[in-house]
Amino acid sequence: MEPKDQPLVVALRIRPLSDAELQEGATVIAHKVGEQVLVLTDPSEDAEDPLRAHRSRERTFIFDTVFDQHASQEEVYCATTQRLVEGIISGYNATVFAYGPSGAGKTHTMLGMDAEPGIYLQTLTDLFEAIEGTRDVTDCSVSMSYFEIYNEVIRDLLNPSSGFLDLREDARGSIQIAGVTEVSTSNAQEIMQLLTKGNRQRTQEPTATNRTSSRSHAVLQVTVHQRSRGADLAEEVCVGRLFMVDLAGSERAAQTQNRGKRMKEGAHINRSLLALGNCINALSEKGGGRAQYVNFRDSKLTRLLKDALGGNSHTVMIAHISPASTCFEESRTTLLYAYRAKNIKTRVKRNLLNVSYHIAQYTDVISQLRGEIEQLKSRIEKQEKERKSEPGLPVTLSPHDAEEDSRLQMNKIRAQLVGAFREQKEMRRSLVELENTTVELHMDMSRHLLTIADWEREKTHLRAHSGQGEPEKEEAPADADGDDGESTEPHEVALAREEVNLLLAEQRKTAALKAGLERRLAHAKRKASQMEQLLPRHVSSEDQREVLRLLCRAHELEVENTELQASNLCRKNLLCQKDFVIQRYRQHRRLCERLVAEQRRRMQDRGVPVPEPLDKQYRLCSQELAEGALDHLLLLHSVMASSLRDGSVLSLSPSLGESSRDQPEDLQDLPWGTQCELPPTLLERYSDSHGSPKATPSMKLGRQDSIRPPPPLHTLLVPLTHERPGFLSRKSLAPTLRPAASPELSALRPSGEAGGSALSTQALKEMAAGTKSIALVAATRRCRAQDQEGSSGRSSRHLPEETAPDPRDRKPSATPGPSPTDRMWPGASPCRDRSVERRGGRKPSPSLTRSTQLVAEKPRGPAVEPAGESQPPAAPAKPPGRSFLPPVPTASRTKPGLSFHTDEHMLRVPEVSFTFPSATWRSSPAPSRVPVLPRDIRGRSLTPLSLCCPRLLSHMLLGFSPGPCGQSPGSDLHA
Ligand SMILES: Nc1ncnc2c1ncn2[C@@H]1O[C@H](COP(=O)(O)OP(=O)(O)OP(=O)(O)O)[C@@H](O)[C@H]1O
Repeated sequence: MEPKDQPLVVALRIRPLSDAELQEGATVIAHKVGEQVLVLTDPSEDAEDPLRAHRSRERTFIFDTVFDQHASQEEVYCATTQRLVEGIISGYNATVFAYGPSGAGKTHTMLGMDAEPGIYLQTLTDLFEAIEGTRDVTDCSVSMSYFEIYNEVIRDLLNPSSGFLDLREDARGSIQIAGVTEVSTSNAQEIMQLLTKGNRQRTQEPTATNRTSSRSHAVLQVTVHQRSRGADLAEEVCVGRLFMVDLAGSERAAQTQNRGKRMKEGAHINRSLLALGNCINALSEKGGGRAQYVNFRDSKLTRLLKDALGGNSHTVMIAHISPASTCFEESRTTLLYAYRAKNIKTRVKRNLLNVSYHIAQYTDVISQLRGEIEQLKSRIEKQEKERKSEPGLPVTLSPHDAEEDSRLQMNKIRAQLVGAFREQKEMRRSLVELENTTVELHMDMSRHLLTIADWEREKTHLRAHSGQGEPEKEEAPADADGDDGESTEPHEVALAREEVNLLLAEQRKTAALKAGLERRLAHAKRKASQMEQLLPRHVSSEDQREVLRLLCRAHELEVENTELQASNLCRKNLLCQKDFVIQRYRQHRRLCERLVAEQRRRMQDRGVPVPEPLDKQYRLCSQELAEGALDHLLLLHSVMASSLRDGSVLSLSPSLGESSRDQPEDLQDLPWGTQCELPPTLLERYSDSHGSPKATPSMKLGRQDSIRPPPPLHTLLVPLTHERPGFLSRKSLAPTLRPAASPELSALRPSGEAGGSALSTQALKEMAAGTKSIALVAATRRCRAQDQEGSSGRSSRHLPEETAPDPRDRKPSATPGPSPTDRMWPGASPCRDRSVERRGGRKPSPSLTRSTQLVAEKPRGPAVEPAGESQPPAAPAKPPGRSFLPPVPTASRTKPGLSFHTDEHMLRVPEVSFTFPSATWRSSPAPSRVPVLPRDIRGRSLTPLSLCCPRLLSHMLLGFSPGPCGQSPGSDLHA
């Protein structure tokens, strides 16, 4: 079923003025106008003040519904939550959360009072009624749990003695509270009794603003499992989850006059609410079309509400405010957040278990095998009985006793074997969950390390400038007072360092858990195999042997099933990482566009004549922007990514094994290996410089049973031409991971290649149109590299990045030579070709081989003959098909073997190969290689050429300093 975009429903409730507020002489400043509008008046603004005379004191906010002090509990419920009930019993997730400052009425709305029950009871009553209506066609079970998040720890309110609980993400990506009490219930009253019991355990304390202030976020989770009662063998189970959250109130420390424990609670509450606010901000920007990374990991609350805010859930937010003039600031902040939350969109999808065809098929086979086992068992028993009842047989014979003994013994061992298999299954599941956590931690770690790396680079840049006394010094804030930047480290960097330490600790914890689990699994496997060896001695009949054989087969299938789920998870995680990279790239691209415009403007302002090569680069850049070529690529990625997520393009076919076996050996490999360690990550760089642990266990290779995390972000950019052996069963992962790691490359393969993700000629042409400018830039670069090779004096092993002139200071030169932009970018230099030569002895990359083969098979068509620099630009020969090379003179020097051409049925696009010489760049001292170039705000060097190359940009976004030839991660770029 297609996921649907749903906007968050945001309602606002204004409570009546409290006695305390009346005593303080507070006036009403929040007024409901119509059904959806709220007007808030600023009491502090002085109408007499001439400076403010023309400013409106009134601010208007529009919400889905606004309730004033006269609204009843029922009205609030009907207008906000009632509509969710139907969705929950159809297998959709739903969340209702009450938000607002302390004492604004959240608990009143959610829990209410006996006479006026709140949303909890009303929702549950309707839910049970609806379930009753479906009893004829479905089997339904409802369970609930009730817990609180207090000071960043989770406590079970139904069983407070169980200690602190952990948040986990299960294999399907939904958040679970490990070890929380789940009570099966059959009616709403029962749940209310449990809630009342649980509420007594909830942390409540009197504060200055509320006599019964809830100091924790309370979460009531209700899960509805529905099993269809069809005649079909394949059962359909849908699971709807409802979260009802009563958040703790935000508060201002000064206003609450809290001290000691209360103050610490307040800090935790505010921290988690701040994290929630940040997520709302980021998500609302996303909803408004601006990409933002949303950090749900900042607090337990946001991790828990991840689905509610940005994932699979119908969500209702009920914001609360007091109408009192004394609460203006809190009300204003709450209204702003709630208003922003209106932009958030979630993607709701029905939670159907066993919907995935291949998994359903395995489950079917397992249940069939189980059925056969039962049949065979009953046949054995029947035979035994018949034999006993046969009149001619002696009643008690010692051989029979022995046989009986052996049978009993076998049954015992068989029961043990089944138990051991089940235990293994559980452990494998837990391992998958742990792997998921590891991957999440890994992603967060990468993000924080990027922040730190950015800052380190910026610091180096500032230091370099302060040392040289360049004009930019004035623009660099850290230099203004001669500060080297240490003391002005931004807050987010300090936070990132803190987070890295926390994440390291969590990684160690997860790794320890995983190691323990792996040991237990290995032990369980040894035990099971001993039993398997023992069993044949007790097998006395062919039927028994058959039973055992089927038992083992069922176990094997279960293992494969888990493996499939794990590979699915892995694929999803890879996609998430790619999305992250793309988000960063988009941000950076916008910055680059601004920089290019600014550079041009300055050059024009100062009357600096633009040298021809640079002008050409500018034109290429504008052409690319105008054509939206990069957007095409991004769109292509999104399309591929979403279809991969939905499994519509690359669903794991039942004949997975065969299809992957059919693939060439190199296609079955994964982008990161089994026999060697992962490439060095940012963490290692961080660890090197900070003396922290060298590498986390998650970076090391796991064992066969474990599912490894995806590679660090930068390795995701390595196309699969740089392959190493896989860690999971290649059979199950190869077809899944390859396209996820490089969807655009996979998509660009001619139809029929690489495992059947065939695309129409039209689609391929459209994609090619999207890439043509990039191809052109690549071709131009290649020509320059050739030129540089040709001119002996200019061939450079070490590019003089440090001495590269600032473009603003550059004088136009009469002598044609390599453009400064070429020198700035190692990938565009002749060194690149040398690096290719160096690798000449190795096996050529499959993509390159494939491209070359394709070119060899067909006439070269539009490929243009090489021409010397001194020759006038030759007009490109008219190709038989449509040429993707526009008639730009530089393109005339494109290497013939890597041209772009197409015919009626086939598009050939050379693949871009991008490898990281990991061993070399790890040890290079980054600061010494910071070139003096135009920079972005973070101090990264930018060139107009680099602006045109998305791969290079992504590369830069990931924080690697371009280094000398052969050492930079990007130096092997060849297109
Ligand atoms: N709509 C309402 N009608 C009548 N009384 C209300 C209403 N909303 C809140 N109140 C009263 O206001 C007081 C504070 O409300 P409540 O405890 O629900 O606030 P809260 O937002 O949950 O605060 P905290 O975050 O500190 O727990 C309570 O005495 C409650 O009965």
